[in-house]
Amino acid sequence: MEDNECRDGGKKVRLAIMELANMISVPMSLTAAIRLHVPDAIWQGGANTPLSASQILTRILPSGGGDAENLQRILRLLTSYGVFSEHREFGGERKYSLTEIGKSLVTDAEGLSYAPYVLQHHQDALMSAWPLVHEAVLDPTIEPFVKVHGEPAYSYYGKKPEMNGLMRKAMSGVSVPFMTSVLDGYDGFKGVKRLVDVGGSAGDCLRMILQKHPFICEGVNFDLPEVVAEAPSIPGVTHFGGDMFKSIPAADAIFMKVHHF
Ligand SMILES: C[S@@+](CC[C@H](N)C(=O)[O-])C[C@H]1O[C@@H](n2cnc3c(N)ncnc32)[C@H](O)[C@@H]1O
Repeated sequence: MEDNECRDGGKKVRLAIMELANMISVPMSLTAAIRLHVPDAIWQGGANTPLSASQILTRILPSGGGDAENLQRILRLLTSYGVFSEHREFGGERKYSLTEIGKSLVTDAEGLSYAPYVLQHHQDALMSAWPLVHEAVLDPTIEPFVKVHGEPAYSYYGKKPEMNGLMRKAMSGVSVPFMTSVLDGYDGFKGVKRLVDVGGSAGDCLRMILQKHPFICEGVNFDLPEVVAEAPSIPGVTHFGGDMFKSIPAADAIFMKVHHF
C-alpha cells in the first residue's frame, strides 16, 4: 500500500472497492435513462435547457405520474459519470442538461444514436450470462452465453427478431459516426471495383463507402441470413446471407469492421 493511502487510514481504498462493488448501478442507470427517453426529453431539438427532475418527468409522462425523486437519483449518478451537467443556483432546484457524452444518446434525424448500443448490451439474455464469467476461466470449452442459452449469441439472436433488430440498430448508431471519421482520412479503397463487407449488419458501412467512392461498382453486404433478410435496400449494394466460417462471396477487397474495447 502506498504511504499516502496508509496515512488516510485506507479511506481511498475502501471507497474504491465500494465503488467497484456497486459499479452495476452505472450501466443500469444509463439504461434506465434511455428507456425513459430522458436524453431526447432534455434535448428538444437542440434546446438542451437545464431541467429539474420533475420538469423532465412531465415531458416523459405528459399525463402525469412517476417519481421525480427516483429520477433525480438516476440523474445525479449519471452526472458523476459525465452524462449530464448539474446546474444549481444557490438554494435552488437541481437542473440537468446533456454533456457531449449525453448528446450521443439523442436520436438524430436518421433515427440513430448510441442509445440502442447501450440497450443491446444490457438485454436480459446477455445480462444472464455475466454471473458465469468466472466459469470461462475454470472451463473455457463452453462460453457463458452458451451455458445459459444452449447456443451462441448470434444464432440465439437469429431466432428473436426484436434482438436482431436492436443489434442492427445498435451497429448503425455506432458505425455511422465511426465511418464518417474513417472515410475522412482513409484512401485505401483505390482500384477496388467489388467490395464485400463481412459481418456488415444493415449495410451502413458499405452505403457510406460507396457514397464516398463511386468508382466502387458493387458492394456485397455479407451477414447471417436472418440479419440481411431485414436489411434495407441500398443502391449499389447486394445483401448476401451466409456463414463467414464456411465461405464468403468473392470480391477485390474484403472489409471487416468489429468493435474492440
Ligand atoms: C459487432 S457486429 C459488427 C457489424 C458491422 N460490421 C459494424 O461494424 O457496424 C458483428 C456482425 O457480424 C455478424 N456475424 C456474426 N457471426 C457471423 C457469421 N458466422 N457469418 C456472417 N456474419 C456473422 C453479426 O450478425 C453482426 O452483424
